[in-house]
Amino acid sequence: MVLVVNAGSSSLKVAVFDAGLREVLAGRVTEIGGPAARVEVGPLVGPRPVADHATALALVFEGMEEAGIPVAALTAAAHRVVHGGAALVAPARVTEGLLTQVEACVPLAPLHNPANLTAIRALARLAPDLPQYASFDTAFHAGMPEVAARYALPAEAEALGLRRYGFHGISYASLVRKVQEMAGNGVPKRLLAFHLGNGASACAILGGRSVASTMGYSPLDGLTMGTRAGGIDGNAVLRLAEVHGIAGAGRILNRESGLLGLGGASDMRALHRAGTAEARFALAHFCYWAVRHAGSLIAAMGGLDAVAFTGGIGENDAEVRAEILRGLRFAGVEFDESANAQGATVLHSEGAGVAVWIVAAEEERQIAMEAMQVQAAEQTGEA
Ligand SMILES: Nc1ncnc2c1ncn2[C@@H]1O[C@H](COP(=O)(O)OP(=O)(O)O)[C@@H](O)[C@H]1O
Ligand SMILES: CC(=O)OP(=O)(O)O
Ligand SMILES: [Mg+2]
Repeated sequence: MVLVVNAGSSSLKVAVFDAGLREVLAGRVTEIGGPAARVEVGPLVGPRPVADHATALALVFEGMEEAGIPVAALTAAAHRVVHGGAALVAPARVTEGLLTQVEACVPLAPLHNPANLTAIRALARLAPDLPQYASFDTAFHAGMPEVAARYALPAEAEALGLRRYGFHGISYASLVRKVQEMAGNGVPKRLLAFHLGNGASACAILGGRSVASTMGYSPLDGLTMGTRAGGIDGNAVLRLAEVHGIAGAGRILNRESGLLGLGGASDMRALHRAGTAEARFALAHFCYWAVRHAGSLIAAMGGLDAVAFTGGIGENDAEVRAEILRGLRFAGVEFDESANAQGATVLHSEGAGVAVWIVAAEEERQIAMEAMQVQAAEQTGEA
């Protein structure tokens, strides 16, 4: 059995898959480090003091044990690592060398990579003999054309690793696999995918491969997000740094902006509930920029054959989907309002030229699959 760990800055999502890739347990620890910390792992459910990710993992193990899945039953642990930089472009076994490379990418993904590293190290302490694997959110985009990946910066800047990497790649890889099943006749040639969660991005997927992402050097660029600003002029960033210092500017851009900065809440459901003018503006901003960026991605693919939505907002928020789909009519999108309101899988109108789907995000399953593939290759290599 494989334990999958998806560590966010303040949450830990886990899942256990058996050898046949059946999910035998799913759980989460939320609001780590906060007063409302909460555990939901097997029968272990309720508020708990959870100071850090190591404590969260210990609770995960406790919940697994109570659910009849002792650590001894695990054959591997597999992690989502958000930033793999230029070097880590395929799932791999966790080694000290790999951890050093992930560490080097911390400045590129300040909200994510530290949490990923903490989880890997804490697990190594709790279960030292368990082989660990990592899947990278950047990997799916590693084949983007150079013209899409490069910033128009001089060579010294490029040498610092300042280029567009793209993120949410584990989710997009899983989405491509599921769309292939849904479409019946292979992946649509020009697929526009939206991963709309706390972090939000869109990706141009041409012939099953990423050719452009709205996210860049870090998961800050592109769409308006829960707490991240999305696209912003570099000179505006410099001005923020001048006034607030570099750390202050980083905090504002990554943690205090986006829906939270505009509308007073980072959570989409909370914005709908609030219904204030600010909240409505934040929602409108989110949808407007999703459409603006989509236009650029459609251009990068030379047109549009299909659209897919995934992530907490993409899968559940009919109002946001409708607003974005209305904005994509110029590209041939025609959708069924009632199918959308019901959250059906197929949203396009009958006879429409562009397919529209909702696809459940299955990052954990994708990570488990990738780890099993690496492990199988290791075993064949050893044989
Ligand atoms: N039923 C729903 N309607 C609208 N938004 C939702 C719904 N369920 C979840 N969301 C939103 O999804 C976002 C979280 O997405 P998720 O993919 O779970 O995030 P994460 O990036 O943390 O994995 C939040 O903004 C949340 O409000
Ligand atoms: C890469 C990224 O933005 O991840 P998340 O959506 O989990 O914050
Ligand atoms: Mg997510």
